[in-house]
Amino acid sequence: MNVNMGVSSFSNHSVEDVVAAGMAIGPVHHVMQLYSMKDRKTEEGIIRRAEAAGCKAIFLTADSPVLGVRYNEWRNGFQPSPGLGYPMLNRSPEDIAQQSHDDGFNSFNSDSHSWAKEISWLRSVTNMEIWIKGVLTPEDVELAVEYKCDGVVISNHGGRQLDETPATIDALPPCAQAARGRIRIHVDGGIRSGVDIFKALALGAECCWVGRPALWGLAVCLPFSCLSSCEHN
Ligand SMILES: Cc1cc2nc3c(=O)[nH]c(=O)nc-3n(C[C@H](O)[C@H](O)[C@H](O)COP(=O)(O)O)c2cc1C
Repeated sequence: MNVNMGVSSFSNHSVEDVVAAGMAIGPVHHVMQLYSMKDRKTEEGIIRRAEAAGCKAIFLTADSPVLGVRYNEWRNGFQPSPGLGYPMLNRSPEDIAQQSHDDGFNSFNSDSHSWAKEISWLRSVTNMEIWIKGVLTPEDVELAVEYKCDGVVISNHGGRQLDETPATIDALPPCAQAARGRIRIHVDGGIRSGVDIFKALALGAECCWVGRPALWGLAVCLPFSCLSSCEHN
C-alpha cells in the first residue's frame, strides 16, 4: 500500500519499537517528528535514536512553539492513560502524571524558534532529510526553499493548535504554486477517503498523511481495522 509512518516525539512507544513493528508488516518509510526543544541534548538524543532506527527524515513541527488553547482537553483534564510514558523524552508514566498535559508539553518545547536557528542547528547534527510540518502560506514555502529544506507538510495540526486556521486543502494550491517544483510538498488534515487523496494530489501534493483515522481504526478493532480503514476509504 506504500504507507509511511511518522513517529511523534511524544509517542507512547519508542521509535525503535514502532520501526520494528512497521518493518514486520512490509517496507515502510519512517520519519521522526520533532519539536524545537529547550534542551538541545534531549532533541539530539531523539535525532540519534531516529537515525539508528532507520528513519529517513526529521519532520520539524513549526506550528506549536506553545500548545494551543484546547478547551476540550482542559475540560476533560486530558492525560495519557495510566501506564503510558513518553519514551523518546525519557519520561515515565509516573513522571508525566505529576504535570498537566499543557505544562508537560510547554516544559519541553522552545517558544523562541526561528528558521535561521533551527535549520542550521539540525543540519549541523544530522544528515537526515529536514522537512517542515505546519506550513500554510506561500511565504513559508519560500523560506523553506531558501533554507534548503527537503520538503514541507501543508498542515494545521489537524485544526488542533489554533482555531480559525485555513483548511489545508485551501492552503495547498497557493503553496504548491509557490514551490514551483523546487521543494517537495505533502499535506495532512481531514484526509478521509481516496477521493480526498485524489483531490490533494490534483492540487499539487505528492503524498497525503492521516492522523485520526488510524487512531479510530485502532480504537475500534486494533490493527486489522486500521489497515482496513486505509484500504476501504
Ligand atoms: C492525538 C493526536 C496527537 C498528535 N500529536 C502530534 C504531535 O505530537 N506532533 C505533531 O506534529 N502533530 C501531532 N498531531 C497532528 C497530526 O500529526 C496531524 O497533523 C493531524 O492529525 C492531521 O489531521 P487528521 O487527524 O485530520 O488526519 C496529533 C494529532 C492527534 C489527533
